[in-house]
Amino acid sequence: MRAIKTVIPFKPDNPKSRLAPALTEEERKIFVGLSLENVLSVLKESGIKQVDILSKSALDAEDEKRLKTISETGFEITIMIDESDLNTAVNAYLRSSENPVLIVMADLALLTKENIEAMTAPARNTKKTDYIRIAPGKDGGTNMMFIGAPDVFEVNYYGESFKKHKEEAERKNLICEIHESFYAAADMDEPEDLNDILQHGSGKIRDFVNEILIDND
Ligand SMILES: Nc1nc2c(ncn2[C@@H]2O[C@H](COP(=O)(O)OP(=O)(O)OP(=O)(O)O)[C@@H](O)[C@H]2O)c(=O)[nH]1
Ligand SMILES: C[C@H](OP(=O)(O)O)C(=O)O
Repeated sequence: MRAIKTVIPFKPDNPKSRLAPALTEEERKIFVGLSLENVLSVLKESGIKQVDILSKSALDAEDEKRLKTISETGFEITIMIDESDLNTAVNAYLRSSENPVLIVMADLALLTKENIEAMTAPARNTKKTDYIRIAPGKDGGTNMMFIGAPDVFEVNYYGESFKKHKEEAERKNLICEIHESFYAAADMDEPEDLNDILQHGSGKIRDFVNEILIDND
């Protein structure tokens, strides 16, 4: 059950440009590295054994070090580089997958083990492949998808991607379930989103945001 093919799209270079009013480029780089580490820890805690990081470019030494600390304890992380845009890279990944795929964005700083368990629970319908489960982002995007039929489903991120993904499910005759959760919906796009980390987050990423926001006061 836990041998679920899981992928995290990741863009390490000049990440999170919409956070530029609050964080310098260097701070944004650390922020996404900590956020990725947090997402990986949650996946590990929920029993997922192997994760592919689908990265737009090579990871730097600091990010590599963070991943090494997590993967050393029997949790396998594979880094795959694809320089194309997000949609092209994820669709190519899906085309090469035979089994259901869980896609988790790297900026889910409040993600919980319960979110992953709910996303990957067995489909309620009889067939294993004709379904998709979506966790929407708070602003109309898509934060996670569990795709039973990766060979037929095409992702189309950006803009109102949650709506587009529901329409794609309908076009492909897939049963679409929605995972509604404050924690899964909380992607970190705009400076005000960082307050959610202070209120609801924990660990290294909370300490980091706390330090930055206090320094900037
Ligand atoms: N592989 C890959 N991942 C991407 C790409 N663009 C974004 N991502 C990842 O997809 C997820 C959601 O992306 P966004 O929230 O738009 O992140 P971003 O592009 O760093 O942020 P903005 O510059 O503010 O749009 C995050 O996990 C990113 O790291 C890309 O071109 N290729
Ligand atoms: C990738 C994109 O992310 P957002 O811009 O909504 O954070 C989306 O969810 O479609």
